[in-house]
Amino acid sequence: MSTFGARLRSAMDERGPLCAGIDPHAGLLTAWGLPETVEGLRSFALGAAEALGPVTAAVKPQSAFFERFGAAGVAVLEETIRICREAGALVVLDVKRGDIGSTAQAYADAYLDQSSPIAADAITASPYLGFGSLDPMIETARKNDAGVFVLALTSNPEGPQFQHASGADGRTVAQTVLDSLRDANTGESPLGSFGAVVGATIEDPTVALDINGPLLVPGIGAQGGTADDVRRIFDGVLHLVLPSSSREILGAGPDTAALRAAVESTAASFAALVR
Ligand SMILES: O=c1ccn([C@@H]2O[C@H](COP(=O)(O)O)[C@@H](O)[C@H]2O)c(=O)[nH]1
Repeated sequence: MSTFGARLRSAMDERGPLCAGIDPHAGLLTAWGLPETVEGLRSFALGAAEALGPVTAAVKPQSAFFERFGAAGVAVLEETIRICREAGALVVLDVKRGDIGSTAQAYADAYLDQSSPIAADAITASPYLGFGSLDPMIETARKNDAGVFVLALTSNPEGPQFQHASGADGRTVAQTVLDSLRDANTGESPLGSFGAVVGATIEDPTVALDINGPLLVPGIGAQGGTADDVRRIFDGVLHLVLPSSSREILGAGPDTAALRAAVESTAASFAALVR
């Protein structure tokens, strides 16, 4: 198997640069005519996976919306991941894990070791125990041709309080994360496997985003981010950008054709930025 970065590069080039989120919000279950039960969750998530998996470069299930139904919800998450991967989409599992190294290894074993029942192509990780605490995830990802997306400049308004703070060397926390990712991606071609999460809603894009790895960009659509924002914030690194949109695309469902049309038009608007 090729590296996660190489697989993602091919998928973005072939299917268009878009990650479609699967976030089974209570309001979306209702909008799709489904009950707020684990059966409703299963119909929603599997319907979304079958519609989106064959047409999007990447799919990003949000673990929280599955976990809220307990073990039965996690079983639906495993099924969702399997369907998306079998359909050819890369699965970025949004779990935002981070802990001391020994526990980080257990998270890596759960989500990145490809023999695990809940393995994904990549996960999201939180660096707030120090970037080095993520080493077990980075090393397990390397061994398994998987990837890790680390929070750098998140799309929520509270993020700058921590992410813009400066350390002893004068770099912001966000820049330290980005620099560490660039180091992890050294020598990788066509794209490293270690990405950053940078929102389409950030107000101060004065960071070096050239990490030779993917930039997962949430905040599109429901949070107000647009293709114009992406063009402005990511000028010079647009080839690294993997825009991510959940509610706006899912709002087109449950009809499969409508979901795919939403994916196609969103992906086309971002593909136009890199031409
Ligand atoms: O900075 C971040 C990091 C992660 N997210 C997640 O992405 C989706 C966004 O959903 P939308 O419906 O497209 O707003 C959601 O799962 C978040 O947890 C983010 O928004 N910002």
